[in-house]
Amino acid sequence: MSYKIDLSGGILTFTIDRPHIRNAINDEVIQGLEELVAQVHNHDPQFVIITASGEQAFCSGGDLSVYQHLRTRNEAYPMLKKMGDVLYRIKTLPVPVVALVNGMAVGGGCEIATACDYRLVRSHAKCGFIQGTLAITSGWGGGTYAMETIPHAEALKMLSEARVYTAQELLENGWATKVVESEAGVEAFFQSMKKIRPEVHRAYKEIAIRKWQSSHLKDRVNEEIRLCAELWEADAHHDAVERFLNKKK
Ligand SMILES: CCCC(=O)SCCNC(=O)CCNC(=O)[C@H](O)C(C)(C)COP(=O)(O)OP(=O)(O)OC[C@H]1O[C@@H](n2cnc3c(N)ncnc32)[C@H](O)[C@@H]1OP(=O)(O)O
Repeated sequence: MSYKIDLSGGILTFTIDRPHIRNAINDEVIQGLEELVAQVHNHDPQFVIITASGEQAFCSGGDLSVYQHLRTRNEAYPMLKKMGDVLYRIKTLPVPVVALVNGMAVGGGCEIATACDYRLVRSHAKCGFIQGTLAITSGWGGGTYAMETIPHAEALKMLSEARVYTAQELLENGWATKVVESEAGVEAFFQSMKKIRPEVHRAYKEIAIRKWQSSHLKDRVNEEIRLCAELWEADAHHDAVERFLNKKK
C-alpha cells in the first residue's frame, strides 16, 4: 500500500508511504487521496494532516518512472485532471487541512502542500516548484494556489525560478506557516488551534471557500491543467525526464 490513513484525537492523517522513491505520487496515492476526502465527510474530523514517511521527503511530485509513459497531451491530461480534481476537493474540504512538510517537497509535492491551508515545514526541508526544469508548468493546480497563498510577485518568482527554497526563505515569502524543529513544534501548533472551537474553524473555512468559488478558482485550476498538458508532449519535457531517470546509469 502506498499510503496510510489514520484517525486519532480528532485529526485525520494521510501519510504518503513510498520513502524509497521520495514519496512520489502514483495512481494508488491519487486513489488514496480520494479515499481521504470520503473519510473526512464520513468521520467529520477537526483537522486533516497530509504528510509522508521518513525525514527525507514530503513528496517528489509525480512518479516519473510511471508517468514518463504518458507521451502526448491527450495521454497526460487524464492523470493531471484526476490529481487536480482531488487536490481541489482537498483544498475545499470543510475543515482546515495542514501539510506537515517532513522533508523535500518538489514539483507536484510542492503543489500538494500549497493546496493545504497551513504548511508546517521542518527546518531541514527544502521546497520548490521545479517543474520549469522539466520544461512544464505546475499541472495539479499548485500554481494557481500559490497565487492565492502568497503575494503575486513572490508566487510568480517561486514558480518561474524553478528552484528549491530553504525553510527560512519559505517563512520569509509567506509560503511556510511555521518552521518546526521537531514534533514538539507540531504539537504546539495543534494545541493552539484546538483552543478554538471546531465550528469556528469550519466557519472561517466556509468564508474562504466562498471567496474561491466567487473568483472561479476551479476554472482557473482547469486552465492550469490544460496548459501543463500542452507543454507535457514537447520533446524538451521528455528529454529532461529521461535525463533525471538515467542520472545514475
Ligand atoms: C506531474 C506533476 C508535476 C511533477 O511532479 S513532475 C515531477 C517533478 N519531480 C522531479 O523532477 C523529481 C525530483 N526528484 C528529485 O529532484 C530528487 O529525487 C529529490 C526529491 C531532490 C531527492 O533527492 P535525493 O534524496 O538525492 O534522492 P534521489 O534523487 O537519489 O532519489 C531516490 C530514488 O527515488 C527516485 N525518485 C525521486 N523522485 C522521483 C520521482 N518524482 N519519480 C520517480 N522516481 C523518483 C530516484 O530516481 C532514485 O531512484 P534510484 O534509487 O536511483 O533507483
